[in-house]
Amino acid sequence: MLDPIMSPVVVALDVDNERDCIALAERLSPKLCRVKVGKELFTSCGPAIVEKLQLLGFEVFLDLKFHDIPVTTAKAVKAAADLGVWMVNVHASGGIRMLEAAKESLANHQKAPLLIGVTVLTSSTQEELQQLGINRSPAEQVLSLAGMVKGAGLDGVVCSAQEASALKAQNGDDFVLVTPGIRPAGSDNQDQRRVMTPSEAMLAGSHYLVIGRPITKAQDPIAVCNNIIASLAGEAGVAVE
Ligand SMILES: O=c1ccn([C@@H]2O[C@H](COP(=O)(O)O)[C@@H](O)[C@H]2O)c(=O)[nH]1
Repeated sequence: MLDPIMSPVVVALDVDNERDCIALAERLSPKLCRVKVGKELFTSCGPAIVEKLQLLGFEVFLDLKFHDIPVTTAKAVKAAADLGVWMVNVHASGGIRMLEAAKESLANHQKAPLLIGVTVLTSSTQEELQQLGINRSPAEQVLSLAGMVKGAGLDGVVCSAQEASALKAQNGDDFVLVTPGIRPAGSDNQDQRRVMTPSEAMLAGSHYLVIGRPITKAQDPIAVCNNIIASLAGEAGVAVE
């Protein structure tokens, strides 16, 4: 119901130049995954990279995590929508007025992207939240921010898959859960802290799995991507295509 293509995989194209980005994208298939353009790629290549990926047939998640005063955030979200992206996000901690302004900016858009609120970064730990003056567990903070995101009318949240089942219980099946911090069994967590395997994440209720380095830094990125998708069919009952 959420998906014109069945695959939940969104590959994070975290590279710093068009050549590497397109070389990677040309080896992936828009039938098997979507792609994510984040701060590194967008800052290096600009909005043109979004169009180039769309011309290859990919739906694009523009992961710029807007966080600013309401009017600036709203205008940035509208500019992202005008690029024709499939999904765009803002930081939930920008507050309710910022979230409502972002939502309102898409009100008259013909084909509005999914608008998603970033809760607590998947690299963050309880200790780091405490250092920011937040005396809650990551899960408690995620649930609290998600309630605000839903109240402002956004489509869902970025969270860790570790919070997915609680979020699903809190917000229902249609509230979109986008989960980075995905690590196939045995792979390095790198700077991620709240992680799950692809199958665990799907079983916990994730809708979309954002996966970067385990695919993009692999010797054979396409084989890893295909193996992840095959593992979802085998272990989590998610059939792609
Ligand atoms: O909480 C968040 C929000 C966004 N990200 C982004 O997802 C990818 C993850 O890449 P990996 O290489 O698989 O770690 C990356 O682009 C982040 O900017 C996130 O990780 N956590």
